[in-house]
Amino acid sequence: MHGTQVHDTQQPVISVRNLWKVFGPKAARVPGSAELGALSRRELLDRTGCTAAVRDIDFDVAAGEVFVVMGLSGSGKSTLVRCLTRLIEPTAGEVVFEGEDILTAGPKRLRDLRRNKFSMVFQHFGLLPHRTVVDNVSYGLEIRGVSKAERTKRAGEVIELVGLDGYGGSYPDQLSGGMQQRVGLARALAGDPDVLLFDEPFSALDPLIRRDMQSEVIRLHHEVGKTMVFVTHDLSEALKLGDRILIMRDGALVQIGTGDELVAAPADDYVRDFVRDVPRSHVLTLKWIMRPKRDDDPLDGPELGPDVVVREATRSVLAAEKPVKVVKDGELLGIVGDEEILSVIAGGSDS
Ligand SMILES: Nc1ncnc2c1ncn2[C@@H]1O[C@H](COP(=O)(O)OP(=O)(O)OP(=O)(O)O)[C@@H](O)[C@H]1O
Repeated sequence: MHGTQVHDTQQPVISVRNLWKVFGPKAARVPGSAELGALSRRELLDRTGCTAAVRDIDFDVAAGEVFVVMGLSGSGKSTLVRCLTRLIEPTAGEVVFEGEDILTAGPKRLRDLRRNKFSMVFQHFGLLPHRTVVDNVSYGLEIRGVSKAERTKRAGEVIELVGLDGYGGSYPDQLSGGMQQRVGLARALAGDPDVLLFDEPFSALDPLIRRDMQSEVIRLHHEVGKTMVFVTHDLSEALKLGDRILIMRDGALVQIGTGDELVAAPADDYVRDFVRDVPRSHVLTLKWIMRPKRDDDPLDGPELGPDVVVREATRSVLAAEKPVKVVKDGELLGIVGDEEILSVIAGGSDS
């Protein structure tokens, strides 16, 4: 596992420990049993009639982080994010949100948390067809008892934020799919939640619109800085959006890491398969390709940081007459010359 905390001095916003969700008869016996817990998905189903959709998962999400959950269809991604707010009731484990154990929250507290702290954006936008954009966006505020004047003002702000200025009076069926999902985003932002949860929000959109919406999420993240948990089965989406990516297979966690960690050091063949077609020079950073300094290296070449992406360093490394020094806080970490760069670009550096 290659976890990196983004803001490791702060308490995580969400902390998940030993989380299980088992569907089926007498599900609760599975997490406690070393024997049942060790069975494959198929064996467990045959023996007990149960499916372990989430198996003993641990992770932390840091404040302001975009945390992506990725895996093939059926790997347990949706179940995992739904367990975070108990839209699906976990079978065992711990979910701590801002220091509070969610699994012991009573119904009223849970309702408060869902209304005020979390917002979810789904693949199917779930807009109310007979309500205008403004009324869809402000619906959650209405339920909270916010006055009409105040919620209309807030709706106007978030509608502008997602780029739908001028469409407040439209009805959902007058908007394209991409615009409807913008309404979904605005609705999620309206209540100013601490965490936005996205479950494959753009899967139903065509590729160009999808790309726009990904950029939109990145822009919104810069503007509002919210913590985000984002489910996708699409690696390029995961790499584009995620500060860190959790990869699931058959309910279990396979690897957590930054995009460059997954590409440079996949934990197993499942992850290796996922990242196989990623252009390595777009994702790897110099720290993954540098070599140790040799005695005959001239040390008066240019300097670059270890986190510079190879693609961005290529031109300066190839143009320099001396090898490039990879330096952080004044310390020489390694050397990158033409050879190291070219082996990545040629796709040969499968280290
Ligand atoms: N209510 C349920 N009852 C029984 N099994 C379920 C239930 N919900 C999900 N599962 C099973 O749990 C496993 C994980 O499902 P989940 O929907 O979380 O996966 P996913 O990775 O989100 O897949 P997809 O990308 O297709 O939505 C699957 O095997 C699924 O069949």
